Amino acid sequence: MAISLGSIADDYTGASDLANTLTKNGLRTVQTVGIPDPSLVLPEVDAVVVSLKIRSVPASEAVTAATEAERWLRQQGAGHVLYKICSTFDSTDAGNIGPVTEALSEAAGGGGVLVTPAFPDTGRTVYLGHLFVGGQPLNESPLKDHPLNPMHDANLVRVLARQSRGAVGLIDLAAIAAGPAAAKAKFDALRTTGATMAIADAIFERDLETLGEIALETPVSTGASGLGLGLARALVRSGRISGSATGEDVIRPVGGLSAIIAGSCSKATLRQLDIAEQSMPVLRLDPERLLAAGPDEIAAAISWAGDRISAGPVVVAASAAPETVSRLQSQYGREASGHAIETATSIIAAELVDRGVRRLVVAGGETSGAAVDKLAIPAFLIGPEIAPGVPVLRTVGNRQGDMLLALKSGNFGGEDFFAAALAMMQ
Ligand SMILES: Nc1ncnc2c1ncn2[C@@H]1O[C@H](COP(=O)(O)OP(=O)(O)O)[C@@H](O)[C@H]1O
Ligand SMILES: O=C(O)[C@@H](O)C(=O)COP(=O)(O)O
Repeated sequence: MAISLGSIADDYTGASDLANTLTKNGLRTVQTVGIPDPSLVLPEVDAVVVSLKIRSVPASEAVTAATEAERWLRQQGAGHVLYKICSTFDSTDAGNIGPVTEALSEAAGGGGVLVTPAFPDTGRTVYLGHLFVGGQPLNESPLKDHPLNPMHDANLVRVLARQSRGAVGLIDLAAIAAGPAAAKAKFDALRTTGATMAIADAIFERDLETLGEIALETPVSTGASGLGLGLARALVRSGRISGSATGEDVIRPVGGLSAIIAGSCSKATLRQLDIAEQSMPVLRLDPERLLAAGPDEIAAAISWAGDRISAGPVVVAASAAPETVSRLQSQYGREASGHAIETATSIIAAELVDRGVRRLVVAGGETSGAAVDKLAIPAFLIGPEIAPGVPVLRTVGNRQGDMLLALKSGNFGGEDFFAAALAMMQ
C-alpha cells in the first residue's frame, strides 16, 4: 500500500470527520485506531487517518504518540502528514498543538508549518488570526465552558505561541485571497523573520484550496477538516490520484440492535438529547453517583437498557449543562471526573455490544475514544455523511463482526441528529 496523504488525528471523532472530508473530496480513505497491527489487512487507499486519543493528555505523551504515528505513515509512503486538530482549537496553554506540530516538523527535516482550524462547513472561520465559531469569537462561544479544554482566547497566534518554542506568524486573508503565489510569498517571508509556524486565515473554501496547495509543498501541516479539503483537492488537481472515492458501499446492513451513548456536554448534544427524548427511551446517568458509587450506577444503567433495547434504540447519556459540570469538577477535579465518566460510558457501550448492539452512535470526542478503545475496534471504512463532519463508519477486522458506528463530535449535527444517524444505519 502506497498512500499519498497521511494524517494523525488527536481524537477519534476528529479522525472520522477528516476521513469524511477526504472521502467526499475523492480520496479513498481508511481510519485506523492507533498504528494498526501488521496483521490487519487494510484496503487499497489514497489516505490513512491514524486516530489517537491525545487531545487532552500531557504534551510529552502526545509528542511521543504522534511522532511514532508519523514514522509509520511515512513508511506507508505518505509525502505529506496533516496533524488533525479540532476546528475549535480545543487546547489549553498546557496543550499539545504547538509541541506536536514542532516535533512532526523536526522529524520531517524542519521548515515552516501552516496551521489553520478553519472549517467553514461547520461555521469555523479564521480572520486576522482570530477563530470564530458560528458568529462568535471562540472565547465567547460555548467552547469557553468545555469540560476539558475551556477556550478563553480567540487569538490563535497568541494561543499557539504560548504552547510553542518557536515564533508564530500570521498569513492574513489579504495574502490568501490574492492566490497561492501571494500566500506562499507571505509564508516564505514569515520564515525569514524566524517564524516556524504560521496561523492562516480562511473564511471560504477557496481560501482552503489556496492553503491546501501551498501546504502540499511542505511535509507537515496542522489543521481541521477544512485544511483536509484543501489538501485533498490539491492532490486530485495534481493528477496524483484519480479522485474516485464514494463511500456508498460501506453502509450495507449489519442488522442487530442499536444504541446511542452520549458523554459530550456541548450545547448541540444537549439539544439533540432533548429531541431524542421525544421518540426514544433516554437514561440520564447521575454523574455524582457514577463518581461516588461507580459499579452500581453502571450496572443499573445496563439493566435499564437491557430491559428496553430489544424493542428499539435506547440512549444512555452522562451529558450535563455547564453549571452541573463545574459543580462536579470542583468536587472531584476536571480530569478525574472526565475520566471516570468516560470509563463508565465505555463499559456501558461494551456491555450493550455484548448483548447484540451492532449499530452504535457515540456523542463526544473523548467519549468516543474511550468506547472504541474498550470495543478494541482496529479500523473503519468511511461511508456517507450523516451531517457535516459525521460519516457512517463500518468496522474493519472487528472481533464482534461488522458494525456500523457514528462518532459524533460534540458540537456537530442538527437537532434530530440521533434519529437521522440511525435511519442511515440498518
Ligand atoms: N455530567 C458531567 N460532568 C462532568 N463531566 C462530564 C459529564 N458528562 C460527561 N463529562 C465529560 O466531559 C467530557 C466531554 O468531552 P468529549 O466527549 O470530548 O465531548 P465533546 O466532543 O463535546 O468535546 C468527557 O471527558 C466526559 O466524560
Ligand atoms: O474539527 C472538529 O471540530 C471535529 O473534527 C473535532 O475534532 C471535534 O472534537 P470533539 O468535539 O471533541 O468531538
